[in-house]
Amino acid sequence: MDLTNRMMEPEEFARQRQEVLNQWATGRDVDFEEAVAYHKNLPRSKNFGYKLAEGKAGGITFAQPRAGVALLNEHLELLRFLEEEGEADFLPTTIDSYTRQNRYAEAQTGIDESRLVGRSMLNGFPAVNHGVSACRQLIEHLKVPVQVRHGTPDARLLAEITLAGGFTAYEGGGISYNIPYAKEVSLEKSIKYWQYVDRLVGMYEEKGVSINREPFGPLTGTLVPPSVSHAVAVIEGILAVAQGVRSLTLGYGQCGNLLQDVAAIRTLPLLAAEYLNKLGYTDFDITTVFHQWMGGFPQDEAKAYGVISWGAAAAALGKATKVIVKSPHEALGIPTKEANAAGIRTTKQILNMLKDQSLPMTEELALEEKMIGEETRAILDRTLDLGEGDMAVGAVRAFQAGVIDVPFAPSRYNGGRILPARDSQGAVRVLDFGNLPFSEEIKEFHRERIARRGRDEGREPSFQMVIDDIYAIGKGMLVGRPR
Ligand SMILES: CC[C@H]1O[C@@H](n2cnc3c(N)ncnc32)[C@H](O)[C@@H]1O
Repeated sequence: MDLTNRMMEPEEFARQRQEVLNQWATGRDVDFEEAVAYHKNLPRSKNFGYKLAEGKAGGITFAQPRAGVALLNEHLELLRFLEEEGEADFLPTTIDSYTRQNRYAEAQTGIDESRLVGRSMLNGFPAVNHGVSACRQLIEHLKVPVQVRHGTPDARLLAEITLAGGFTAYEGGGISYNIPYAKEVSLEKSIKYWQYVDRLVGMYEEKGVSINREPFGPLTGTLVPPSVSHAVAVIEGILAVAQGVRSLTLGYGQCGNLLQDVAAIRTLPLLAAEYLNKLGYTDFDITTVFHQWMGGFPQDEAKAYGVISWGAAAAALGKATKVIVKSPHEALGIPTKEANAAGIRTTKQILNMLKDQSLPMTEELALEEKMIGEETRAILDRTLDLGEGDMAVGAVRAFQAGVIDVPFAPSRYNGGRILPARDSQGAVRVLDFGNLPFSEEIKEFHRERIARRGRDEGREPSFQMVIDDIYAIGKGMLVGRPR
């Protein structure tokens, strides 16, 4: 494996860049020096990382939706609506599925069809096909900072074009945009692709242009134990900083039990700083992002607003820097701009009402923080051992060994041996540990709480509990109680 966590050599970057910019015609519009100059002319108010840092300093939790449609004018109209009517603090540009798989010819077909039928025939904005100047039109007509959100294992060309196009934030990572999003892409490959992306961001940073990087925290978004998603988030943060990334937003997907979720969002930046410092990195600024429930939603819009509000409340009480907002159309598909805007306003109402409140430290909250810390350190330490000190090599070997294992992930590079289930308070615990490197004491903590639920429900802990939990929120519950 010729993978290493060392900073990519300029020659290697230049060699890849030649190939990357030729993957689609619009790649030829990218001129790094010109792009740096363009960024330097953007107002500070449009820089994602600066606004995040101000929010962190002020103890503010910002709200950001997801959104993306096929054509430039419609996409701009959508984003302006979310900025004005939705009161969004940050804007996205969600990229379509063809572009995420580097299938630009099919993205072009989607653009042509959308023009023909007068509505979006893609589930996001095909930024590669639209190109640098189209991206710049978006940035110039919007007030708040804009981030590229997608799910792309090979996101190199998309990064080149959108960053040259004035975007100042880029989501994803070599693990978090592979394991939950692809089946056949090797982890070694996707980590290398993302080292290119992070090196490009590092090059912008070296020129004085701040570009924020946000690993995708929720992973499969289905009952992922906090320590598993934290381990991936910290590893991707390390891989990014190793390439020169400075502005880092680490994420976590809501599980639904308040104390567990608050403990998770509070421990994440501390664990990241601990391991970054341990590996000798000091030049970074960490903020956090909390994703409102990423699993199945209720069809009923009023109940969906309840789930959205609960996510907003957990984000506010956890003092996350940013919360990613869902819409009342989540169970149906791509939301209308009105529904999307309503989800943001619901969220901001909760954020505003809770911004002067905080959760007292209780024994239970302290225990949740302690367990997440111990479990995450157990995974990260074993990963570093496997990598003989190299976190990139360690990550690949940790997945091969099942030391990192993401429940319900499609990738064949993920072991898929672990099974999560909620305890009686709805906290996500581990029913089957697979090869997670947990001590007997940690395992007993999980077993005891799941056994207690079994007693409460008069049934043996089993896979049926997991199935019941997966459907529970969509059915208006949290814990999947037997009928
Ligand atoms: C990570 C998956 C999430 O992204 C959301 N999503 C994906 N594409 C779009 C889109 N084009 N507009 C709004 N939301 C979207 C989807 O609803 C789901 O909640």
